[in-house]
Amino acid sequence: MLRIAVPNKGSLSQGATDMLTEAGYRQRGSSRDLQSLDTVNGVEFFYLRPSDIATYVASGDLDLGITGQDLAVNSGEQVEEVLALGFGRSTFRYAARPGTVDTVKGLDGKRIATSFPGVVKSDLEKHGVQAGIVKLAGAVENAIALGVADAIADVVETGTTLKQAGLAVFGDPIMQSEAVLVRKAGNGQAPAVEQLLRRLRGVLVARSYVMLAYDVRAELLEAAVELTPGIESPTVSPLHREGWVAVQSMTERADLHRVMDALYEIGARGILASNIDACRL
Ligand SMILES: Nc1ncnc2c1ncn2[C@@H]1O[C@H](COP(=O)(O)OP(=O)(O)OP(=O)(O)O)[C@@H](O)[C@H]1O
Ligand SMILES: O=P(O)(O)OC[C@H]1O[C@H](OP(=O)(O)OP(=O)(O)O)[C@H](O)[C@@H]1O
Ligand SMILES: [Mg+2]
Repeated sequence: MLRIAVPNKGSLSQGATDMLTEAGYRQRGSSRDLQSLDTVNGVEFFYLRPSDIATYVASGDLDLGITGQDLAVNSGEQVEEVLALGFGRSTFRYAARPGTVDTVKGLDGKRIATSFPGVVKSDLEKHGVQAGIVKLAGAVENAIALGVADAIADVVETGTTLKQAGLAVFGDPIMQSEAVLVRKAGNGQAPAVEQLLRRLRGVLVARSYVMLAYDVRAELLEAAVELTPGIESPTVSPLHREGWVAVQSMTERADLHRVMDALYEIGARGILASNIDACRL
């Protein structure tokens, strides 16, 4: 039985549950359930605080976990990334009141409030800066107004929270993060993990690609295929109408409308895009 840690609440929780559900795994029925069993797939899910997940995985008590790259780094635990999951993206940055601290060097001798002391400590060491770290559980943007700190280091997604607190970012982003699947460092890939990975990769592909189908005159096929090379190679079938072929090809969603316009311009017709519900490549 594979044992997997899933964030029980917070920014990564819904994204993790959605992804596992799309991959065909049965998830918990209520947000109060802290464990659930998927007997069909032989997987047991444990719903844990995302900041604790690396600890359970590094100890070997759980086989895999979904957490944030920033949380994994912050934990200092010996886990390694198996797959980036494409959700829960954020940037981790320094911020302060404009006109106070505005460079990383300027943090020397100052107090920095953060929920990610591990990440901040190693970044300060990298810059050769000595500063005090004030560890807070959340709402760190308040720390400056309340006099507990001179600067903060926190997750920035849209920047709304910083703006409302009258703070401005400075320095380069400390790190970028997204949700990742992690395992204990040095652990090989168990066969049961291979199936999970195939399924999760299938979800990533199904989310980022569409199936594009169109008809085109046979002599224009090469030009059309250049626009829609697909992942391996497009499927080309003859049409009843002489001199025409039908093409099917997986196309990146982000590029879809540009490709559809270009296909139309070279003479393709009946251009249809459809979602992919699931796939194994
Ligand atoms: N807007 C966001 N705020 C906080 N974390 C975010 C955001 N967007 C993505 N994340 C990522 O989510 C993870 C933090 O999740 P976590 O559940 O610990 O905090 P949270 O979403 O702030 O929840 P809580 O309310 O319990 O503090 C990190 O990996 C972080 O990079
Ligand atoms: O850039 P934004 O889109 O505003 O998002 C970033 C904010 O969201 C998170 O806080 P959260 O709401 O999780 O509260 P917390 O500080 O108590 O964790 C994070 O800690 C920032 O404060
Ligand atoms: Mg938070």
